[in-house]
Amino acid sequence: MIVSIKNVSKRYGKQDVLKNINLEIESGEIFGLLGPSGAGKTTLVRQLVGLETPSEGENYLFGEMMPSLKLIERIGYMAQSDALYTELSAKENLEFFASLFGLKGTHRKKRILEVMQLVDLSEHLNKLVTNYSGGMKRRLSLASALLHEPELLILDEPTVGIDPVLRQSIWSGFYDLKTQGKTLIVTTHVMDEAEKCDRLGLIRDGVLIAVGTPAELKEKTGSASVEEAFLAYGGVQHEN
Ligand SMILES: Nc1ncnc2c1ncn2[C@@H]1O[C@H](COP(=O)(O)OP(=O)(O)OP(=O)(O)O)[C@@H](O)[C@H]1O
Repeated sequence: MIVSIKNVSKRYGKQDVLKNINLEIESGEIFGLLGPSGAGKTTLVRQLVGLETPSEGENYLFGEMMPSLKLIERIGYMAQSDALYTELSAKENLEFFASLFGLKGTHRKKRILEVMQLVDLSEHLNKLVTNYSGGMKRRLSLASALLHEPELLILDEPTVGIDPVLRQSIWSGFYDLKTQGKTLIVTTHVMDEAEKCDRLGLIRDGVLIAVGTPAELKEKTGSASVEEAFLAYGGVQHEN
């Protein structure tokens, strides 16, 4: 078990943002957290990477309770808002992140070229990030999360602002990573993206209302789509 979330609740003031979440995620799966805006997805993944702590309960990654600094190198995290230095080029950004993870010399150069190719930005390596479009920044953030070849990737809405064609190619990259034995946790409120996950956790108002493969969730509710299944489980209409 790579991730084990045990009785996790989170309160901000009087608001219960996460309510007694229990979830286990296995090695080598693509796990999707699906839910409308404000459901608590970001709060949960920020806890998994150690940026937040639960009010109650515990999160374990690789058997260690989070937050744990020693796990940093095994985790790749892409936040919802891009953490990039806009006055630097893409290459300089990646060199900086690579250095944080101790990547050096030819290996570092090779990894930078590989991740830029995966996100289809090879031609824009030397461009200043300030001149990147929103979608390009998203892709560069993804590239930086992949640089150090983490075993577990936690991606908060990785394909927002990315067009459907490129979204496909990024997903094929996700499948390649899975084939290499990596585990991916992806938050989304896009239904077609949810269909691509091995398993899904449906979240509404801080409650994990259902967990299963897209096929199981549809079958159990007699639904034709994940969207219908989500509604059948008591989810609210998603935004586009
Ligand atoms: N630091 C904070 N202080 C107070 N409230 C917060 C904080 N962080 C999140 N919240 C609240 O917690 C709730 C869940 O937010 P969260 O960002 O986890 O949702 P989400 O499912 O990721 O939504 P989105 O898809 O829009 O990012 C929201 O009502 C939000 O306002």
